Order: sequence, then structure tokens, then C-alpha cells
Amino acid sequence: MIIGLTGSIASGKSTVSNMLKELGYPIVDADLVARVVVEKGTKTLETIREAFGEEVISEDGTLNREELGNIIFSSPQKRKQLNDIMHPAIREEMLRQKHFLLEKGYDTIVMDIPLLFESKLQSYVDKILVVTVTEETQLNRLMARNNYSLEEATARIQSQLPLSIKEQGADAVIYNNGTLEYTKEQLQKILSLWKKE
Ligand SMILES: CC(C)(COP(=O)(O)OP(=O)(O)OC[C@H]1O[C@@H](n2cnc3c(N)ncnc32)[C@H](O)[C@@H]1O)[C@@H](O)C(=O)NCCC(=O)NCCS
Ligand SMILES: Nc1ncnc2c1ncn2[C@@H]1O[C@H](COP(=O)(O)OP(=O)(O)OP(=O)(O)O)[C@@H](O)[C@H]1O
Repeated sequence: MIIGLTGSIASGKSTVSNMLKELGYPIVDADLVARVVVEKGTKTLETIREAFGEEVISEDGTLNREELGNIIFSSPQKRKQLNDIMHPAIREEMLRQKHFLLEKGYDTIVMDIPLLFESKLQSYVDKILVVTVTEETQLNRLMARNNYSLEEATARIQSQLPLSIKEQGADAVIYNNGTLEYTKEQLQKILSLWKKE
């Protein structure tokens, strides 16, 4: 079974992903893959340099993530331009990792994909698990975690589909407003239900 773990920015995907990892599930992490495909010396990083200019490259030749983030989260056109460059490379590497894990004999794999709905990847997974929080909690946690201003946090939240829409497309939803223990409890219930199916 391929579990697609999703949500929106700062809703708690990494928190749930870490719980799944502790339970022994192998994870394919789209955010991590998104970092690997733009490492220094890659073709994708070169294409980004050509499209967005030298200002998105740091002095040491690596991607200046803060600068590129400021550009793409304030412009839907620029965001689409970056997605068109990066998403095919991310998808290819994620599928490679998935096949590798299946060949190793794992029968359940978790794919942590923040943009599962936005990129219409529902058919890549068997079950969709959405981690959700209220809008207020999402905004507060995002500002606290990344030290973002209200404007920076709002721009990032608005660049994704609302959590209420994602909840409707889920096979199961974890409500992550409460304690970590409550989140883990919900996760374990969902997993045991899916195992019995
Ligand atoms: C713009 C970048 C360099 C900013 O880097 P930064 O370190 O500040 O953020 P990080 O990579 O940790 O992403 C944090 C979160 O932002 C959200 N996010 C990232 N990219 C996008 C996007 N193109 N559209 C909407 N939300 C996005 C996701 O929820 C993600 O979990 C980076 O987010 C990136 O490379 N984005 C494009 C690739 C992508 O779409 N990644 C999302 C997972 S496939
Ligand atoms: N139940 C909880 N109680 C308190 N804080 C939490 C809880 N769940 C997550 N957090 C905190 O909220 C922030 C966002 O959580 P997390 O990093 O797991 O979100 P995410 O969905 O993976 O975000 P991103 O899309 O940016 O990768 C983190 O600082 C995390 O420690």
C-alpha cells in the first residue's frame, strides 16, 4: 500500500511523517527530494539560474532558498515557472525511490507530498492521509517556526489549496490542533483500520 501523506504548509506533515518513521515505515519525502534535485552542479539548478537570474544563487554556488522563496510566493506566474522546472525532476526521483523501496520488499510506503492535490498526484497513491489544523493554528505555527511576518506566512498559505478542500479528498484526516499524543493516537487508529481492509 502506498500512503500519500499531505496537508498544507505547517499543518504537521513532518510531525506525522516522523511518527510513521518511528513506527518503521519507509518514507519518500518530496521536500527532501526537492532539495536534492537542485544541489550544486545539477542541470535543474542551472535551468533555475537561467530563468531567475544570478540573485537566486548564493556565493558558494548553491541555491539561495530564501531569495527564491520570496520571488515565487509573491507571484503565481513565477511559482508556475519554478514548478514547471522542478516538478518533473522531483516526480522522477520520488518514483525511483518508491521502486527502490518496493524492490527491497517493503509492502507499505509513505510518500510525504505537500502538493499532492495541487499537482493532481492522487492516482500515484492508494490512500490519502491529510494532516489538518485550523487556519489560526496554521498561521501561528508557521510564523513561529520560520520567523515569518504575517505577510510572509499568509503568502505561503495562500499559494496552496485550502485545507478544507484537501480534507474532502482524503481517505482519512488527522486533526493536529491538539497534543502530539492525540495526533499519534489518531494516526495509530487509522493505520490499524487500513491494515484490516
Ligand atoms: C522555493 C523554495 C526554494 C523555498 O525553500 P524553503 O527552504 O524556504 O522552503 P521548503 O522547501 O522547506 O518548503 C516549505 C513548504 O513550502 C511549501 N511549498 C514549497 N514549494 C511550493 C510551491 N511551489 N507551491 C506551493 N507551496 C510550496 C510546501 O508546503 C513545503 O513543505 C522551495 O520551497 C522549493 O524549491 N520549492 C519548489 C519545489 C516544490 O514545489 N516543493 C514542494 C514539494 S514537491
Ligand atoms: N500537535 C502539535 N502541537 C504543537 N506544535 C506542533 C504540533 N504539530 C506540529 N507542531 C509544530 O508546528 C510546526 C509545523 O509542523 P510541521 O513542520 O510538522 O509541518 P509541515 O506540514 O511538515 O510543514 P511544511 O509543509 O512547511 O514542511 C512545527 O514547528 C512543529 O513543531
